[in-house]
Amino acid sequence: MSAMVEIRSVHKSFGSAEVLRGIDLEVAAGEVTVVLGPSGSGKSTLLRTINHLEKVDSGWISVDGALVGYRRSKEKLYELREREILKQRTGIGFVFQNFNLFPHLTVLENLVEAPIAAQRRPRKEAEATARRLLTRVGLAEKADAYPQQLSGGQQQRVAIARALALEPTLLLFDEPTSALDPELVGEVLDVIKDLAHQGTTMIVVTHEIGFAREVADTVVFMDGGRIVEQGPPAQVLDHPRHARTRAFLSKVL
Ligand SMILES: Nc1ncnc2c1ncn2[C@@H]1O[C@H](COP(=O)(O)OP(=O)(O)OP(=O)(O)O)[C@@H](O)[C@H]1O
Repeated sequence: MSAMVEIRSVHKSFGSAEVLRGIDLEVAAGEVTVVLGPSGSGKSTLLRTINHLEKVDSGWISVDGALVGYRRSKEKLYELREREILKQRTGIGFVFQNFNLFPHLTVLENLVEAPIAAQRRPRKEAEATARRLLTRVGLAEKADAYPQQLSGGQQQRVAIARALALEPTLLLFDEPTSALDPELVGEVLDVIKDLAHQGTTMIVVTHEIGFAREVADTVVFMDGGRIVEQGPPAQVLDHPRHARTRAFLSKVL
């Protein structure tokens, strides 16, 4: 399968702190990559560069063949226009740790807002899609509720449905269950597993090792802004080659 996301030599600093130090990664269409690593290793920043929330300093990223990023030197490789960035971003769903739903909008309105504004979908069509997606995440009866009337797990399922409403070709998850009470984690992971089984391309930052083992095609271990190790879950999780991977796994397993 062709690479759907291709990341080459990506560097990113915040001031003097080098947060990504030469990242190379490929995610094939339909595959699930789980990113593990200690706090501060650069996992969120990596996801954010893919979705244009952060600009890379050097190197490049391509999503579905469209290039993102540029070289720091005079020899500019490529810089996207604002319009192209918006177009690419609507093709990438992003699910955050803290749900990020609009509190003043109902569940249904949360789902139709972006398709109407960004993709100029007719309201009726956007609502029909939204109701279909709510059924898919088991929340059809919550269409008229407000986010604060839902449990954390339900809010995160709405956030996933909202990401799907734009019909993304790629889904990024940044610790989607880490803000949830333990008993609510399973229901959100089940929704993500379901999407994975349907062939949605995903990059998931999570500490849920069981999920990684069950769902990931590739597990990536990051530390200090670098990919220390990557491979199939059975290799990285059960036979890690690097001492840092072993040390991390011994803490989270
Ligand atoms: N906008 C920013 N400005 C300055 N420093 C930042 C910014 N975003 C992230 N950092 C720093 O970059 C480093 C990597 O952060 P990042 O959030 O990517 O790590 P992470 O692996 O996702 O960590 P966690 O698991 O704690 O979320 C951290 O030291 C963080 O403080």
